[in-house]
Amino acid sequence: MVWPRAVPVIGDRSSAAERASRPDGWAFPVAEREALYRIIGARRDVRRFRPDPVPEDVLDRVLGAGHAAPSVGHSQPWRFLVVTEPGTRERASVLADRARLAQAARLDPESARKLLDLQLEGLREAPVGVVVCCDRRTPAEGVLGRATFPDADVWSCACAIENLWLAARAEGLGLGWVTLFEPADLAALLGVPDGVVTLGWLCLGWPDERPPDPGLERAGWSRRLPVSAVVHRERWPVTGEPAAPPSHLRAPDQRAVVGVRDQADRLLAPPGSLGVLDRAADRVLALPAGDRDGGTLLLVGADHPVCRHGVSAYEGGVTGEVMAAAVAGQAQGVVAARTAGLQTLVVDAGVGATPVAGAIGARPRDARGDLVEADALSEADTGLLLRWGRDLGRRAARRGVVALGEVGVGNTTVAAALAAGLLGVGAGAVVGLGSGADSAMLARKTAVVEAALARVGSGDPVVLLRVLGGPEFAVLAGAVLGAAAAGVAVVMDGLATSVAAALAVAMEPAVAAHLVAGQRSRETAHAAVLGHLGLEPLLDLRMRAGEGVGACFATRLLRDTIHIRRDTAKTGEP
Ligand SMILES: O=C(O)c1ccc[n+]([C@@H]2O[C@H](COP(=O)([O-])O)[C@@H](O)[C@H]2O)c1
Ligand SMILES: Cc1cc2nc[nH]c2cc1C
Repeated sequence: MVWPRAVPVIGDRSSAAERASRPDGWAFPVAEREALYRIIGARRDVRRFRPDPVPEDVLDRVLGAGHAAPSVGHSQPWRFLVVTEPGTRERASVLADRARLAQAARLDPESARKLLDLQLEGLREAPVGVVVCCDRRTPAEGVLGRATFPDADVWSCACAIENLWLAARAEGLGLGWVTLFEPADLAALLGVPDGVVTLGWLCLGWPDERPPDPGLERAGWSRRLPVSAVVHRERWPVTGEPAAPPSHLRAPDQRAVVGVRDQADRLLAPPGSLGVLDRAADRVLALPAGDRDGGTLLLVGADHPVCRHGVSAYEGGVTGEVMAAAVAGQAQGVVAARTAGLQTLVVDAGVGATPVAGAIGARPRDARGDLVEADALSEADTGLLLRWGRDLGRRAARRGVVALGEVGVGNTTVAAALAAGLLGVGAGAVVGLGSGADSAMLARKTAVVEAALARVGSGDPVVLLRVLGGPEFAVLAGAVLGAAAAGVAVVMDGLATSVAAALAVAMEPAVAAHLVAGQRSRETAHAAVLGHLGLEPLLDLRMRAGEGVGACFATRLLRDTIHIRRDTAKTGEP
């Protein structure tokens, strides 16, 4: 049965079906589009004005268009100072004359003459001046989008200027933008307070010239470049240096991503009502094999020579005991996997002196280092473990989603060092409690991570793995690559598995589309690593069990979400 679509009474009333059948259905009629392009093409910087007044209603429409501009985080930082008082305009003209002479003095004599010949402003003639100001007194961090681009507020004001300009042109008004001012002088003239900046002076009035082409082009000052000279495709063009090797992995194509969202829009539920779970389901279902019902916990264990520096609350031998319990189906992670309906692959990436009975072997062949004195892995082992990991990832992917787990006493120190190398932060930002460190142990961990980082000369993920990484990190990073290549989702667990996934992303960026952050663990660096990956965790329960326990809980939730999506009533057009 198809249920009638629930149409919102506010906001966007269009349906996914409508948007899919007519992707261009948002366009304006041809004549209106052509008018817009004509106005854009006919906009000119006008320097000569008639003295006739600008009617208030026309001015209001133009200012309204300015105020309709886009602004960062909808902050509307512009303020339009409208100046008609002749005395103020005269004083502004003197300021511009001064700036023009000062600029001419810095040019060679011929260019200076050219500059002085140009009619650069219509400050005295234009009946209206609009000084666009940007109120920058709101801290950038408080405005969505400005923390990362602090000048985006000023760009918003520039967008307002373009709107004013186009509206003025449509009304038949001329507008000239004058920036020949010392900003402080202009601010002082108009009483603009500290924290508010001006973007120059817009001269506005009926034009006493109707230039078909830009004035500076006519004067031979410059020419408009062809569009092809200003558009670069995909990357900034390379000169000399070879381009980065192309990635072999592909994120799901846009059709799949949009198709999943369209299906979700058809549910008899408000779009996105399952929050973080819906977002995770969206990305998983867009994968080529994202809807497989089964799943596998890939549990990888290894020992760490760094333990000799007193960085773990437990003896290294515990790792072997947990691995034996895992093979027997009794380790916490394996029980969690069973409870969640997942099969488990237990992988020995170098635990104890002899192979763990019953586990899949992926043990390094060469001597391993303690990070402080020597590299964690040989170059050959790094490559080998990554390759074995890929094969294991593909194998685990046969049933569906791959949940990651690890066991390795001492590996929160290794994970911290890798996270610091990858994120470019110091040891203090990444060292955490692990399985139960005290403050003296934390100090030793920090010193070890600092010493290890001092030995790294590169941010290359394979180099980081060799110098800092333990074997389980290499196997897990390879497994993420293999599972992603097989088209399934990968659910991360705690810090170590997330660091391995972040290394895989650094090797192949398309891996990112396959990742789901199962949980945020108690370990210090974990939040930063998930932030680096741009992922919100499904769970935040202060877990620090390792072994993939959190990944199993999350995989269960994810699968339940996908089942709910599948069975919830679908709506259609009435
Ligand atoms: O999942 C986590 O983020 C997590 C946080 C702290 C500890 N662990 C587990 O504890 C072990 C590492 O802790 P440590 O103190 O020996 O470095 C390792 O076997 C992990 O599985 C795991
Ligand atoms: C007992 C124990 C179990 C673990 N499982 C994963 N890491 C572990 C660390 C310890 C100490």
